[in-house]
Amino acid sequence: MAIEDADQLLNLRTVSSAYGKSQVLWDVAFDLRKGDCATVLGRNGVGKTTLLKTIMGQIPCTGGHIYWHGHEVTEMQAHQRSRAGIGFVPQGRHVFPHLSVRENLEVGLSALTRKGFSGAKKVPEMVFELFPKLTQIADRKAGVLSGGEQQQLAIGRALAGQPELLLLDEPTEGIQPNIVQQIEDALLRVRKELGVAILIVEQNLDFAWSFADRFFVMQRGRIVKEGRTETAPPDEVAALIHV
Ligand SMILES: Nc1ncnc2c1ncn2[C@@H]1O[C@H](COP(=O)(O)OP(=O)(O)OP(=O)(O)O)[C@@H](O)[C@H]1O
Repeated sequence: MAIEDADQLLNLRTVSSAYGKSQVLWDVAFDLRKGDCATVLGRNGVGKTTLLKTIMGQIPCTGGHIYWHGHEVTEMQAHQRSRAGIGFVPQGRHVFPHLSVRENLEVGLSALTRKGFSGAKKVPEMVFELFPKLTQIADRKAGVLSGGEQQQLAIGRALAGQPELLLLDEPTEGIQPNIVQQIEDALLRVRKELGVAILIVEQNLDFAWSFADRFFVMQRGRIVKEGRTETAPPDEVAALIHV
């Protein structure tokens, strides 16, 4: 079955996933339309990272269905989802320490083999415009960069693949405030100027509220509450997370 609505981007229908016999996600369902921006909230261990990895195809679904542009991708492998236009910035960044900044960004180009993009060999200039620091440190090895620089690199690498949806797992974790502000500014531009949809796991609610329209609160592998950020102040939602 396909979903016939040209504005739909990602749809989860009663999605479950597990590590071996240990089920972590239970019946997760939501829709993201093109250009939507939502944040996933919840205490440590409720399954936020597992949700992103399941969407990315790094962990298989044990139940339910995932649709991308209306077509079922539940069985599709991670590299195919990346090529289909889903970019992932994992928790802890996972840059390649022995490669230079430029080489790390070029790794992101491997997602660009989808229709209309084949043959792109150059990191889009937009990545350097969003994160000017990356130009200055382009020849430096990623392993010697600060946490904030690595985070900008990890986001830049995902954007080099020109995704339609960017999944971000706690991008402000352990990052100093001035870099958090730069990342916030960059993500706002990614949304507004590039029209990229964003699904972000974030503990810093003020940061998430600055660009997300919707929120999902998870408890024990389920979405227990969702709403619009404009009508729910972050401190009220924080109380839901810590029950
Ligand atoms: N590789 C794994 N193998 C087995 N269990 C795992 C694995 N990764 C995570 N888990 C378990 O799955 C559950 C959900 O973990 P997950 O990392 O998705 O939570 P989270 O909400 O992202 O937490 P955090 O905020 O700490 O990153 C936890 O109970 C965790 O111990």
